[in-house]
Amino acid sequence: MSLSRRPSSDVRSTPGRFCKTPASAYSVASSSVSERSRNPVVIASRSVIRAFASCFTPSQTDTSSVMGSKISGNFMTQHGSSHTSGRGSERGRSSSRGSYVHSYNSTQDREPGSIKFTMEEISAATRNFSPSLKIGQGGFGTVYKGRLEDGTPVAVKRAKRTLYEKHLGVEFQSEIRTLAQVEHFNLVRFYGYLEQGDERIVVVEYVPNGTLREHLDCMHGKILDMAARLDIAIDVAHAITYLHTYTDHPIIHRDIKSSNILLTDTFRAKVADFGFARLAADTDSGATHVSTQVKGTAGYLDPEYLRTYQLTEKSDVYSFGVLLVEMVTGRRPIEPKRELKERITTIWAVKKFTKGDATTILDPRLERDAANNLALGKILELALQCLAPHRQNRSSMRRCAEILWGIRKDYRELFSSNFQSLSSHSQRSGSVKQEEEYQ
Ligand SMILES: Nc1ncnc2c1ncn2[C@@H]1O[C@H](COP(=O)(O)OP(=O)(O)OP(=O)(O)O)[C@@H](O)[C@H]1O
Repeated sequence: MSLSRRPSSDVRSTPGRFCKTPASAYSVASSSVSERSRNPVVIASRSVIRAFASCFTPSQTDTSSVMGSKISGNFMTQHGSSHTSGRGSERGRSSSRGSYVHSYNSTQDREPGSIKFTMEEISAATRNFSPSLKIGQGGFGTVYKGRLEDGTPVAVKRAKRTLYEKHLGVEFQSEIRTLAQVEHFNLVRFYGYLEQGDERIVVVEYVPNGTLREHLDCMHGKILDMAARLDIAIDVAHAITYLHTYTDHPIIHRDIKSSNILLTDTFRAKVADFGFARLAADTDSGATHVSTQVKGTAGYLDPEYLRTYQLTEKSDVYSFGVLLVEMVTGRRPIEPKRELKERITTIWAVKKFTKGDATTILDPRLERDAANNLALGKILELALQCLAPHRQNRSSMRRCAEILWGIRKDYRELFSSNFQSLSSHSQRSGSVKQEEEYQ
């Protein structure tokens, strides 16, 4: 599916309009208290804060125990059955690695393009799971960098055995089913898997430039500027839009977070980790997916899903809202070492935004210039919509992408006009200097 359409006409973009007043957010600051209390942004942000706080009360006092932790609790199904079925992965389909239908038991039998790998192939690719090739460790297990026989670099994800014994079986099948269906530039590509005895291994595209979280932490040396952050946010929005509008049946990712966004050498984003993904319920027929297990990562979880166990695409939209706040502030969704009122980043950011104090929450690594302030205000405004307590008030993922296109356009125009005036100013002062030197 291509998402190369132009932004829709209702995307607000008036280049330079926010030059003096960086974003509509700031109009909140200048208004009176009574005006403020009627302001839709203020009303929306108050309900965001209330909803988040009420669904997250334990973390206010003991956030350290949940920071970044995966949530995967068992809950009773309230009504209806879970929709876990979908198009099976056994179905033949073609990919750039070829067509695959059958499973093969040995390297010799395996046709190029089969999604089933043998242990011989995986051992060869990872030099027998050499510790020197280990690149990560996650909830699922250990991740190795490998190379297939044809030279393709791959990431090999080997499940923890203990996990598999307990409940990984379903999750593994879920990841395979989902991965085998999707193909989009902004999603980590699935090459194949192995399921043999108590081994569960997934082979996916290797994405070489670390995670978004690592880059926000400056672990790779270079600060991600606002332009790069906007491009990444748009890539992620495209990936999730693709999943949500997937032919036949929408797919809900369920674990959108900065450590699941991998970056290429050119800073294009690829969304990874489909371990929790679910096929969404058939919304046309009015059915909703009722989850038997609430899954996701603390800090990113939709409070309405936590309360009702009803899973829809809008839970991903909520997590995307948290991600947007993370991208402009540089802070993790939960910061246990900070003073209480700053521990939950979205609550802190939304409060500041509502008070017209948004510029103070900009990632201190970014310059406080007009273009960054403009993007900050508009991104926070979008984040606020994504974080709406009730899913019907959240934008669709497609709409988020469209709004981000508009923000990027405005940002670029303001950035280049500032750049031009700066360079003409330095040219002018350069020629004055030259004239002075000639005199
Ligand atoms: N496709 C990939 N290409 C390159 N590196 C990867 C890839 N997949 C994972 N990694 C690396 O391995 C690490 C662990 O990934 P994994 O998806 O198993 O866990 P996680 O998302 O960090 O944590 P959790 O499973 O708890 O959500 C990542 O942080 C990343 O550094």
